Amino acid sequence: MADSEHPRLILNNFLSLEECKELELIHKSCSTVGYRPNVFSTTLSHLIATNSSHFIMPFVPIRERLKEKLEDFFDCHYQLVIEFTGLISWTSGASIGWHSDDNKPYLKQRDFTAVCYLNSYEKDFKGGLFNFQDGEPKTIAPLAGDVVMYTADSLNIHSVDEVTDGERLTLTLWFSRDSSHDEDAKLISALSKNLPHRSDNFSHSCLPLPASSIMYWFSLNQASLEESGFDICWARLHVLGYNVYCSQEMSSFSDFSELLMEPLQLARGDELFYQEFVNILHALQVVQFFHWKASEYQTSKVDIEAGKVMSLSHSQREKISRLKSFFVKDGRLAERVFHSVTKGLNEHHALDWANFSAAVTAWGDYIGKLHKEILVSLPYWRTHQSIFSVFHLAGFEI
Ligand SMILES: O=C(O)CCC(=O)C(=O)O
Ligand SMILES: [Fe+2]
Repeated sequence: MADSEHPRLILNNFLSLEECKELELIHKSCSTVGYRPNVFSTTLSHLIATNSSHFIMPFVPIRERLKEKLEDFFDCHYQLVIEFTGLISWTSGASIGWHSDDNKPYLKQRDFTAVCYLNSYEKDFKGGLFNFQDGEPKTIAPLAGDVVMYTADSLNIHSVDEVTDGERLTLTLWFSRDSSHDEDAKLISALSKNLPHRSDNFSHSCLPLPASSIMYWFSLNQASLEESGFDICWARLHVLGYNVYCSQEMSSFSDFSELLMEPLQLARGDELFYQEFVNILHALQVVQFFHWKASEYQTSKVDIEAGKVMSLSHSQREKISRLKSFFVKDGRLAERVFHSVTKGLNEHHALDWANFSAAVTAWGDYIGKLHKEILVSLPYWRTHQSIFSVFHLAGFEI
């Protein structure tokens, strides 16, 4: 592996499965359509822009560990900055041919790449093998927790086979020797402008704020909102068996796409859950959290309190299907893009709303903890102009 003609390092189980799952939660609740067809991405600056800065916290120790490992292996201590950190998922049809990662004039600052696989070949997706053009290893089958590190230049020309099923998810970082491309400085500046104060109430400080609806619109040929395709947030709820109900009058919206930025409720089958979410991203986040932690919420034998789950009326059902036909114009396409390879499509377990309700509370605690952590960290980050984990410093308790 320490081949000087092809400087690269492959590490198994560098991330724990728990870390992989947490980053998957973030991606599946925050991503937008990506830079190329069938690709979705979540950048750290996007998290800040959508009032979800607290989700930067799980990245912090991972970025640190990756940088340390990379500097060790390539013998360049104190020489590198992180240029970019992002979650990137590829769905059916996505691929990339032979290239090096610095192969455009505006990418010349990239010196090293680290790709962390957050889910697994054959289990979560099909296709999507990684190949190096020369040297060993030749082909890498992504497995959750594994990392590939390599120089971003022409010594490591690589490609990724087309993904043919499922969603292939990675955490990808680029590193640069040029400190003017330090991602931390940009993030700290954005955080300083956007981070609310401790005194703000929870809903203002921690609830997500969607970006422009066009950033969540998927279509096969980058068609506009009017044409076939789907809203990726609704589609992710759809593949997990949920629907969205909005009590507002549809006629009062000249632009329908704004509806998902308004308070709404979740439905499943012919049941409507009482809780109102501030917008679709909020609902999606809670659902993804529930599914991430599902095994911890399987034990409740408590019945949901009376009145918290209602039967949908005929008119409510009609409204849901009208909304759905607008936001998920092509349901089959949504299922093809987002379904999980091993779980299959129709395996929606009957939902225990009491468990779901417990997960809503646990989600609030989880988000509240991340929020506190970033509030404590930011002054240190500003002082040092660097994003690092302050919690292993002596005397820290959150
Ligand atoms: O996801 C991978 O395995 C590599 C992706 C890649 O080559 C790139 O984004 O430049
Ligand atoms: Fe690449």
